Amino acid sequence: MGRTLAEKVWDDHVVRRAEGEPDLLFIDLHLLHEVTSPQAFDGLRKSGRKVRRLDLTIATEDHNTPTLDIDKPIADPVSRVQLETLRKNAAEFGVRLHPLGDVEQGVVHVVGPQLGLTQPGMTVVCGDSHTSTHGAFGGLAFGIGTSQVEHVLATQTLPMARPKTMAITVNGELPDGVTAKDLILAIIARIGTGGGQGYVLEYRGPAIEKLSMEARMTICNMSIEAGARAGMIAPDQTTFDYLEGRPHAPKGEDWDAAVAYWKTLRTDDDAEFDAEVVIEAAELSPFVTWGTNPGQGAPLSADVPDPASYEDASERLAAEKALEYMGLEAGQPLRSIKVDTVFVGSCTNGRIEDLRAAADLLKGRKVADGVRMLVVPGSARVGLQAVSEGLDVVFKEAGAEWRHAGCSMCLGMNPDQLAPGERSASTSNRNFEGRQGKGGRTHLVSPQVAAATAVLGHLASPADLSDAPAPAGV
Ligand SMILES: CC(C)[C@H](C(=O)O)[C@@H](O)C(=O)O
Ligand code: SF4
Repeated sequence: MGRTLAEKVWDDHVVRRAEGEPDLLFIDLHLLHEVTSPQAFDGLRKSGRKVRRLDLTIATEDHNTPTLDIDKPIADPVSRVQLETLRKNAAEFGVRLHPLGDVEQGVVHVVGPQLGLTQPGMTVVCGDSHTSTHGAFGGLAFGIGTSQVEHVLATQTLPMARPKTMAITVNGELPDGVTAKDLILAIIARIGTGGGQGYVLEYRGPAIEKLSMEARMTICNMSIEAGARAGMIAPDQTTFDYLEGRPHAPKGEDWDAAVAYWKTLRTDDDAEFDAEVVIEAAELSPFVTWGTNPGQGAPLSADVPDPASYEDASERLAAEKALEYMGLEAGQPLRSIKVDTVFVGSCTNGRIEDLRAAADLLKGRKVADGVRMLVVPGSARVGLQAVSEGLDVVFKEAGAEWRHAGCSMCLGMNPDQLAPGERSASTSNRNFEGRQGKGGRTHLVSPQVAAATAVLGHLASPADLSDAPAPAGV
């Protein structure tokens, strides 16, 4: 019987297999950041070990980094300690680190792909749940805990139980104005935040094949929000074109050999998945969340759901609680929800294509009075690219704040936070209670919806902008 893409990559990395035990996998790339690495390095230090494969290990600073005044000492004491600890550990163990201010600094899941470190067929791990992002290149990418980080640092291997496989087949083509973010939010709403539990998801089908690498990363990034172990997409010409010429991509003959291998990384026609979900792309429209988990979402054209409409008692209770926290009424049109803040950024939607999409809509328009908009590139490189295209000027002229790279307002580990009761439209991936600051209320949206929302002051799609008052100064 044929094998799925996940099974092929898995089998190529098993260094030890024994009955009744998890497989021991070789790890091709280990990414580190300041939040989940300190105890792992402490563990190494205590046991007198070294980092086994420095050539496969790379660190960057992202969660605790400020996005303003980055040349000044870090004001927040917790963040300062966190970053200084990573710097000390990297220096002591000889790990390559891209710190704040470095041109390759940025959110770890933006940095790996852009350097060409993330490649098809690889096993990639990081002490971070959104490591699933890297599966967009056709590898197995897992978020791991701090004790596993220590294990990988010490041995470059990881014991893992073989996951089940689920195909998410997306037929047709995404309609105009419908993005990868809308698609993944719709998938999570459909299968639920636990729907992917125990599975590696393989996104496939015509609608997926047409997507850019940035869009594929957005989708794989949020696999974890469906509870999945990982998400992946078979590599194809789009993948190879993205990788070719990047600093760590193979060169010359090695490139040709790599591409020949990568082309074998497709699910065989006679392979069987443990589960399959089929989505018709043509039925999708811009999608937003109304609740406090990424599965509590609906088309923007819908109303806030009535908790009473849920048959399942726990879903009903979750919806009731969510509406209370979010300060929303059942039946209220989603488009009527006013926001205070708009955040464009994160490892979900902080890539150049996302910034271009938001800038396209903001050009010649203004952010609504009373709305604060933050645009935060996913990495310093994305920031430079955006500046070279003049996007920063577009954002600033529209009244948005243009910041330095980092996780920023995706989560409240740095100064970019919502105040209690404040409401955001955010291109990030989690809308949990307090995620963007204590008492903050988050609606997950695409960059396009974020930009339209910033202009109109309420949740809106680009199509709504044609009804907007004439842009000032145009
Ligand atoms: C801080 C880190 C461990 C965490 C994660 O694992 O994902 C963060 O990146 C997040 O997005 O919540
Ligand atoms: S941008 Fe957000 S989701 Fe991504 S790693 Fe940072 S905190 Fe986690």
